[in-house]
Amino acid sequence: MVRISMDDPLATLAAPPPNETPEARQARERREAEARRINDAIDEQIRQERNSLKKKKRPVKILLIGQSESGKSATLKNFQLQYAREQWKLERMSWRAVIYLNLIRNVIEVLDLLVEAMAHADGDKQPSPSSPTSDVPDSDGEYRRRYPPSLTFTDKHRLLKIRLAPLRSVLVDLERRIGPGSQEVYSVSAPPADAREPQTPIPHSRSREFGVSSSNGWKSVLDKIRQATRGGAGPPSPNQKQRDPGHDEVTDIFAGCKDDMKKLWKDPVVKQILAHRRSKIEDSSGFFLDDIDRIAVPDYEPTDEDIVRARLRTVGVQEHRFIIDESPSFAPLSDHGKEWIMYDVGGTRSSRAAWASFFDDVDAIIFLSPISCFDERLREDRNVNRLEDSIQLWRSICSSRILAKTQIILFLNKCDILHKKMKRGVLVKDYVPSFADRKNDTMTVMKYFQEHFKDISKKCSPEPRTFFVHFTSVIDTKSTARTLKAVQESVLQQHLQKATLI
Ligand SMILES: Nc1nc2c(ncn2[C@@H]2O[C@H](COP(=O)(O)OP(=O)(O)OP(=O)(O)O)[C@@H](O)[C@H]2O)c(=O)[nH]1
Ligand SMILES: [Mg+2]
Repeated sequence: MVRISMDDPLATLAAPPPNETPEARQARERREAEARRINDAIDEQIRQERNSLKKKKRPVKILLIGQSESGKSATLKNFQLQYAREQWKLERMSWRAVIYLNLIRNVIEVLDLLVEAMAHADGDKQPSPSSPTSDVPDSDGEYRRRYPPSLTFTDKHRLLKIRLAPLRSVLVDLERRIGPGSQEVYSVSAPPADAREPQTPIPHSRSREFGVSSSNGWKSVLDKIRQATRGGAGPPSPNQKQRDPGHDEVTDIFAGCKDDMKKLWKDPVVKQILAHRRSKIEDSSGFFLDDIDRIAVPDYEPTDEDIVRARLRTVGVQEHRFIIDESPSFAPLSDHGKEWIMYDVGGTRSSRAAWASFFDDVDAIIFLSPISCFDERLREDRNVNRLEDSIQLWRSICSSRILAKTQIILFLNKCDILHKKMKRGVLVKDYVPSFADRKNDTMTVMKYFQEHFKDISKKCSPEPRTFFVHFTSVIDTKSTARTLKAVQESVLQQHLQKATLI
């Protein structure tokens, strides 16, 4: 007999009716079991929907990888330009110091060549102030190989050497302010005996690799610049109030050197020296010599393109977050306001070990390979061809088991520089013998490299994977915006598919 507590009204309601017949009891129990089954099914459905929502809300994570100077940070800046306009505007003036640094580097690189040639003409074999001992032509034969014959120097050149000297201390000051990212990593080993002229001169021996540290990212560099130009984190002094933010002594010296910088860059003897070199300074990272008029003025404000072209080496790993919600074309795919996290990493050889810790948690990898670099050597190891290094890297990424299911998107980058090299008549087969007698034009070269990368992806991937490739020149913000849209679409699709499957 069922005992009912008179204190519990629910128990009273749930209790079977008194005098229930066995048939009625069976029917009631069947009804109750069915109700429980429906209840459980609803609970399960709610649990699944909640889980799926949670996974869909998970940010999309993208890792940018590739060798140093392949264009990872420039790609990230394009994302920021599209999807983090406010932050972009806030950071704009802080990029000015980096652009000054880039331009001063360009000027000093050219000045060093001039000074060295003048010293040789004067019979002086001393290295110029920022030339490393190893890069000084130590024989007449070496000098003749590197400089054109019969250069004529005048007082104008000697004056330029003196008048542009203050830029050397400005450079040191900027490097100190900006930190390790302001300097490139250079090889400590000598190039092979048969090496052609190096792509870039090797400056001070102090430029060695720095450790991986997340606190040295570009955001913290820009903050540092902002604070330094404001004279610290405290309130501005009355003096500072009258100046535009970021205006300082560097700006004044820089504006004061404007005419001499232009004279140096336009000088016919300097042009002769530069024309004799195989590598073109115009193709180097952070080249701004054509923009002196615009940049060396007190009220210079960097344009979007200047910022994308500015070179600041990535030290450590930098995390950037974007809310991508402006594109109506994604409305059916995503809930608006989806968070994307992008990781930008340093690409020098000694930085690459840090990449692996991100492999198991990212939705996609954007791999940048600068295909214009088929005739260049790695700065950090001058025995290694840059394209060869990039291909090795691609092979190891494609072969990785941890990345077997990760979407990898290849950017064959710096197509603009490749095109310039083709127009100058640089022969690919001189550096890539397998290219053989194919037509030495941009399209043929692009297609040839694309096939090579595709082949590796097919042969080395542990599981079949789709080959996503884009030909890019990421300093071109308009065309890159279109590429990034396509990238988003495919990454998001895969991300949502994964969320549904898990
Ligand atoms: N002309 C041209 N320059 C490019 C292109 N992509 C990048 N650059 C420039 O090349 C330089 C190096 O690019 P970064 O984005 O700093 O290279 P990175 O891969 O981040 O290099 P690390 O931080 O050292 O690993 C910068 O000055 C860029 O503006 C391109 O497609 N064409
Ligand atoms: Mg970088």
